[in-house]
Amino acid sequence: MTLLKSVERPADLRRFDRAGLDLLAAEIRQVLVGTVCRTGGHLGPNLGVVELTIALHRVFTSPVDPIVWDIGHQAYVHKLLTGRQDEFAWLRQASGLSGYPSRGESGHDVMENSHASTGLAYVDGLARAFELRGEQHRVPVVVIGDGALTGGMAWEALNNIGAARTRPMVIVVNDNGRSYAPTVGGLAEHFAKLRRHLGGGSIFTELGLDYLGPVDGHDVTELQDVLEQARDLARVRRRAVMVHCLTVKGKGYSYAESDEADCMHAIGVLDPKTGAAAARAATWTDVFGTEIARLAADRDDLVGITAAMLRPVGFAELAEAFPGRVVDVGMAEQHAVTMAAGLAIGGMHPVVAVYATFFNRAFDQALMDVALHRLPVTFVLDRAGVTGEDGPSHHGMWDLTLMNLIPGMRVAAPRDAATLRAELTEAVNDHSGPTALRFPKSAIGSDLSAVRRIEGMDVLAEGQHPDVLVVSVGAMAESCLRAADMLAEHRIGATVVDPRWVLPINPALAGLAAMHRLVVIVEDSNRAGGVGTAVTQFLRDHHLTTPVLGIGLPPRFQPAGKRKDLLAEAGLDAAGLASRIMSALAGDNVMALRRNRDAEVRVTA
Ligand SMILES: Cc1ncc(C[n+]2csc(CCOP(=O)(O)OP(=O)(O)O)c2C)c(N)n1
Ligand SMILES: CC(=O)[C@@H](O)[C@H](O)COP(=O)(O)O
Ligand SMILES: [Mg+2]
Repeated sequence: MTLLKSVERPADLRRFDRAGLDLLAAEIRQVLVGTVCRTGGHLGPNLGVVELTIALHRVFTSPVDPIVWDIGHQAYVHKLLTGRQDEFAWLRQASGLSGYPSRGESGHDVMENSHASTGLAYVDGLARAFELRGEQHRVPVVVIGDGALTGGMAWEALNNIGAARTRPMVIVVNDNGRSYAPTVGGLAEHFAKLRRHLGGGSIFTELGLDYLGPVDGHDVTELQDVLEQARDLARVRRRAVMVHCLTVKGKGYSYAESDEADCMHAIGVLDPKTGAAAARAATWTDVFGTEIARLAADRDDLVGITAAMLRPVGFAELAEAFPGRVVDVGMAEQHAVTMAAGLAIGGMHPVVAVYATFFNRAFDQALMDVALHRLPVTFVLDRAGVTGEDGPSHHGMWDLTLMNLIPGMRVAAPRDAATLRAELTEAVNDHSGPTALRFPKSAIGSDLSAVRRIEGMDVLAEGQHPDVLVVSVGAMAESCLRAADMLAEHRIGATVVDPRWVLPINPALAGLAAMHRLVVIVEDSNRAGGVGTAVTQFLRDHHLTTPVLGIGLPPRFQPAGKRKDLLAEAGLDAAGLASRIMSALAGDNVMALRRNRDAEVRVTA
């Protein structure tokens, strides 16, 4: 039996001596590398918290003392130590273990998370609940990275926690000096000083917390001593104690430790022996990255803004060519957007590139700080639509609904590389107000040419008869075209149109809709409130009675899985679309169509 196998629950960890703990840590690292190189996932962050997770589970009694993992991408070791070893092989697979804490999986998981900087608020709430319920022996714990600590929510929580004098809690800062890239900003500099024991106290002491550290996050004995001290101090003094823990991202796997870009923060499948990733096709992000760098060469006013994800959102080329024109604000989407508003007022054209799911964070800033002032800020929403293995929180399925609510916001959804380049150019050339582009997480296919353009909209295919108008949003074009071919086999004619700029609705759509018997809008976003809703309202407002069918993601959290499979499950593949359209036309409608057509054939013959 391996050492790890003997740990069925956290209490089993208490049997180990120091030598045993070191062997256990080595075994856990082997499992992490072996599994994550096969499934993909957050390798570097988890390799860095092996000893920390072991020590936490030896010192605290989870789940009586709940352990909250901010973001939660570093909770794999916690999963291995809390009864989930057998399922670990199915990490991030459809119906397998989630890549984040999951209440459905274990009572040791406090919440489902993954959007950063929420952990301190959760433990503030937990500590208040324990106080109100008279369960004051319970000490909630939160582990938060130096990156997540740059997010505004963390500081709102610290402001509350610092003033609390009756509630114990332990805050572990997992300081590896990196978010993806090295963490930036004044806080990062403060941590660097604390790391080197350079003068002055910690800012956290000034805020009312007790501060212990820095402690070596890979020395399990030292860690355990400090965590015990923190737990006891928190209990006795009834307040928050912060433990500053120093770790190395990617620890123990040389390829991760030496990966300058991001210490193998989030990997795809790779060969564990060589650390080499499988060859991959060009992605939408790649095309954006090259194009924005090209545009910036001719435009001094273009400035890229990223919330701690410079490479993942495609700003590497831009940063290399014009280092002064990419701003990393830390994990602070709200600040990114309002700061962009300031840049725009100051005469620049900011390009804020974030994953679509993280745009949720900055909705109010986009609405009130950018759109209300009609500022020329371009939002680039990567990972829009179904993303895949990261699961419910990471599908970019709310952006179109949110964008639809913002007056004056123009949204483009490119269908291929050529339209991505063209629409990005149009967006940054629009000085009249905010613009946005959305595209998915996937390889980018071949360009899909248009048959003709009608008032700014590309007609991609025209059937023999104008039965169905298929309004394709962005990357859905390929499936829409294949669905049109399938419909043609059933003598149903489909016109497939790519509006290019999907919001607000192009008025020319009314004319096209009037010529067809059914309008179908296809979007890989939440059906509720997105382009389908906007088209429906637009047609009704213009007294058009053509029936409308909106096909999108149902308004519920989508599970983890492969993008292709999840799209098919939602009926957003070609076969699903063709079948939904035929059902909508079924009954008297489709029969009438066929009868009319047969009659036409007989008359002309
Ligand atoms: C609100 C939000 N923005 C961006 C991200 C994407 N993201 C995930 S992990 C990460 C870096 C995390 O750094 P840190 O908290 O220091 O954890 P580490 O990976 O270094 O352990 C980022 C930017 C996110 N999860 N949530
Ligand atoms: C935790 C988090 O939010 C990111 O690390 C995310 O998982 C990365 O996703 P991609 O792999 O799509 O870049
Ligand atoms: Mg970090």
